[in-house]
Amino acid sequence: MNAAFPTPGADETQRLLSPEELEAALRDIGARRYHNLHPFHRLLHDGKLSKDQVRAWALNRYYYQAMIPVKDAALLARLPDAALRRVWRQRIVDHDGDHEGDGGIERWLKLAEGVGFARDYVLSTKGILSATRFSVDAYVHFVSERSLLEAIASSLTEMFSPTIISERVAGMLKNYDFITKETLAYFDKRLTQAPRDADFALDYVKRHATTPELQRAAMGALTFKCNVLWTQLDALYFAYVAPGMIPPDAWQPGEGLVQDAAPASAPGGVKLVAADVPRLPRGVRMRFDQARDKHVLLAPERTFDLDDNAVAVLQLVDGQRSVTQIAEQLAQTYAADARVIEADILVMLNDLAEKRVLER
Ligand SMILES: O=C(O)c1cc(C(=O)O)c2c(n1)C(=O)C(=O)c1cc(C(=O)O)[nH]c1-2
Repeated sequence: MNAAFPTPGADETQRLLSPEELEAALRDIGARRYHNLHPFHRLLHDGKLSKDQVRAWALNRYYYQAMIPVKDAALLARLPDAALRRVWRQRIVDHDGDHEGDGGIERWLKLAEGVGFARDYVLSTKGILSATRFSVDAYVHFVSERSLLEAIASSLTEMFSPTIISERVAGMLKNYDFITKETLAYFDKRLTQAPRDADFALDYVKRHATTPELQRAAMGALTFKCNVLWTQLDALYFAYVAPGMIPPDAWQPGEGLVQDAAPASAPGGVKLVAADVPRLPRGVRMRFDQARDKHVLLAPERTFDLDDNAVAVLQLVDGQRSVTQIAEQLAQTYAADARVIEADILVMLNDLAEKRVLER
């Protein structure tokens, strides 16, 4: 933990920045590295994830929420004066609550229960990805071991969270029928707590980062923290979107849910991952409907209209190509990023699989 963390945008001349310049440099780090830019969050907000993928996000993020007060207690223990401790301890109260059933952790549990999880399963943290645990634990260690200035500066990602929270809540409510306002109640309080906390931390950093070295250390700490958040989404994307490689012991769709939670895929339906070779089941075929001037998918007693994207994908579904190979082919045809296409078509193919007009 002693190696200097790379500090981005370090001024060539290494001159002392004014407090306003320092703030601008910190905001610039967020503009380039905050997790609102991660493809997983874009898919989450745009309604492009399956219910199981949203579940994976809620489950893993619980560990972050649960460890935040542990991190803040570590920081609190290092604060030398009562006035600072009085302010910082509010963060612990916000997350732990004042009594049983109160506080942010409890509200996150409600969110996880809202998407179908059994409370005890979430509390056990059994199914979370190792990478989630590693990055969250790295944050706690960082705050315990680095200078107080770096510890406080690492919380400055909260300067950027109100924007992403508004975007997330609006997007999820609009795009997922299984998400309600009550499920997302966690975020209501964050909209006032985060700016209050960030204002205090920013003021502290601007007043205490009084040399070029200290200013670079503060920027390095914020960069580190952006990476803590980014890495968690990388791990979710890799395990549950593409290539869909869920590590041993991590949560598998279907596990840890309350008994009566509807399975995300139709009973007997498949969950396709990138390596799977999709095909149309017997009796299902794509046809061009002359009368309606569009392609449709014909299944026994059902017909599905297809948009141009679905047609382009289904033309390549031949029982030979894997999802990855289909994405690569489309990426060549449309000169686009194969990984982005792969994530998009996995969502689409799983939707068809849930309707039982696609199998692997
Ligand atoms: O929803 C989000 O995107 C988001 C981001 C962050 C953040 O930027 O660190 C926090 C939170 N939420 C949050 O809910 C929270 O309690 C929190 C505490 C902290 C921190 O570093 O002390 N960050 C965040």
